[in-house]
Parts: sequence; C-alpha cells; structure tokens
Amino acid sequence: MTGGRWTLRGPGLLELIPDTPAATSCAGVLSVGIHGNETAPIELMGDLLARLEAGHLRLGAPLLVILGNPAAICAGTRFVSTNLNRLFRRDLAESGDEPDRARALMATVDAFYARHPDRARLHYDLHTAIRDSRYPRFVVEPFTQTPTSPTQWAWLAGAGIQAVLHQHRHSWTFSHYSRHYHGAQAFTLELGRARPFGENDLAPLAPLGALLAALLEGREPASADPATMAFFRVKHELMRRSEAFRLCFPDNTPNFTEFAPGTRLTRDAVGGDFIVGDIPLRVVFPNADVELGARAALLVVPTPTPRAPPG
Ligand SMILES: O=C(O)CCC(=O)N[C@@H](CCC(=O)O)C(=O)O
Ligand SMILES: [Zn+2]
Repeated sequence: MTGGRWTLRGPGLLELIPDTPAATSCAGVLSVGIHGNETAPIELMGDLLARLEAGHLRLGAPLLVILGNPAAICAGTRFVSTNLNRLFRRDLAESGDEPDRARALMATVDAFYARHPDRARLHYDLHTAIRDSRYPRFVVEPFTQTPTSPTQWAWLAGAGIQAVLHQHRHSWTFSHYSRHYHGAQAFTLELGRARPFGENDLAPLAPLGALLAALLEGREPASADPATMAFFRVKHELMRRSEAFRLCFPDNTPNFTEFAPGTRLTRDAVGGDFIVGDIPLRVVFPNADVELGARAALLVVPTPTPRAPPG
C-alpha cells in the first residue's frame, strides 16, 4: 500500500493508517454490509481498496472500513436474527449474534475516534434500498442536535446524491450512533436498489467513488450546489403493531411516491388505519414484513434547502 499501512481490528474491521495524514483530513468511518443483501456498497468499497493496494491511490487520511454483518453477507440476507441497524445504542441489553456485532462495531468506532481526537469526524454508512426510488441515490440525515456542516451538503451534491431526508427522532442506526455519541458528520447513504453480487451497475456511483477516493487520499472532494438535491423531512413514522398489519399500495411502489389527501395507506388491527390528512405525503422504506413494533414506513414532506453559509 502506498502512503501507509493497515491493521485488522477484528473480523471485517480494517483500519487504514497513513504515514503522513494530510493536515485537514478527517477521521472517517466507511461502513458497508450492515444489511447483508445490500451488495453494491461492498463492491464499491472493494474497488476502492483494490485501487489503494495496487498503488493507484495514496493513503492520506485515517480511515476505518467496516464490513458490517459478515454472517448475513454470507447468507445473502438482510440480517440473521434481527435488524442490526436498530441496535446502535450504548444501553443495548439484548443478546445474540446481531447485538454482539453491534457492540463490537460500537467499541471499534469509539476506539478509532479516540485515537484521532483532533480531527473532524465523519461516518458514511452505505446501503441500498429494497425498492426503486424516485431519487435512486439519497441520504438519511440522523436526528441530531448538532447541525450538518454546509460543506457536507456540497460534497454529497458533488457525489451525485439526489435527495436528503432529515430524520425526526432518534433511530439508533449506525450513522445515528456516530452523530449522537461522537458529534460526527454522519449519514446513511442509499445507493440504488439492492441486487445480488455481480448484478450491480456501479456506473451511477462513480461520483461517490470519487468522493471516497478523495477522503482516503486526504484531498478536498468535489463540491456542487446543494440546491441540486431535493430535501425532505419525516412527518409520520408508521409502525407495525399487529400480525394483521398491511400496506394498501403495491409492494413495488418506489420510494418518494406521493399520496394525495384521503388515501388509505395502511390497515392494522391495533392502532387503526392510516389515512393521509390535509397535505400530500410521500412514502419511504415501506415494508410490511418488519418485526412487530418496528418501523414499517416513513411518510415525508418537502422541506427547504438548508441555507448556504454567508459569503
Ligand atoms: O429499502 C428499505 O426499506 C430499507 C433500506 C435500509 O436499509 N435503510 C436503512 C435506513 C437507515 C436510516 O434510517 O438511517 C435502514 O432501514 O436501516
Ligand atoms: Zn440497508
């Protein structure tokens, strides 16, 4: 490897250690495979690491590269026993494969950021979605007390991200963990539809690959006007409350599809049905098959583009 060395902090936990980090470089966490069937980010990361190993990239920043759920990746499934991306909380009490993995990932992230106390913290958690989307590449901004830096919006726009969704409450996802406990600039990135290994079209992800390469080399990534992205915020979260829960629209409805006032969206034996009120709502991540008590869909509305910094 040119410019540094690597060390394994555990299974699927690769730390890249530069000889001479660029002065302004971030301490970055890049995670893929938190859901085992979301393969495009794993291929993208494999390509980045292959270019580093071949000497086409020079390491210039400390990076922690995480392969999230190896057992689920081997099985080709979203998870083995429970959804790993709901377990990133320090008071986690559950036992089992995914809870143990969540604890290992949290401890590894804690130790990584602690080794770089003076650097800006960043975490991109890379996913793909179950369904198509009106915006194939979008990010979820975890609920946060600390505002997102305008630079992040410019980098994400420059990386071909088409939309942003602001979360309305704590969600205990991996990106939320880095944001909430470490004040990192952290996002979940949704990068098209989940497909098996070998069936992904990585061409639309080339600008994101360029962003990741710039971070790895400690260079300033390309920027674009954040106004090129559509911004949304969560208005309602639909939960599955009983076995009878079902969605009243087809399974293949793309993310960000809009429903008019008066449309019935769900039926459930507990808590009643959900009908769209006075303003249209768009649906994101609909999934009637989630565990009881889990999120079955987000309903979102447009929100203004964050203001650019003065000057
Ligand atoms: O397509 C779907 O329904 C799910 C895709 C996915 O895994 N999304 C993440 C989003 C995490 C977040 O809200 O930040 C998830 O559900 O864990
Ligand atoms: Zn996912």
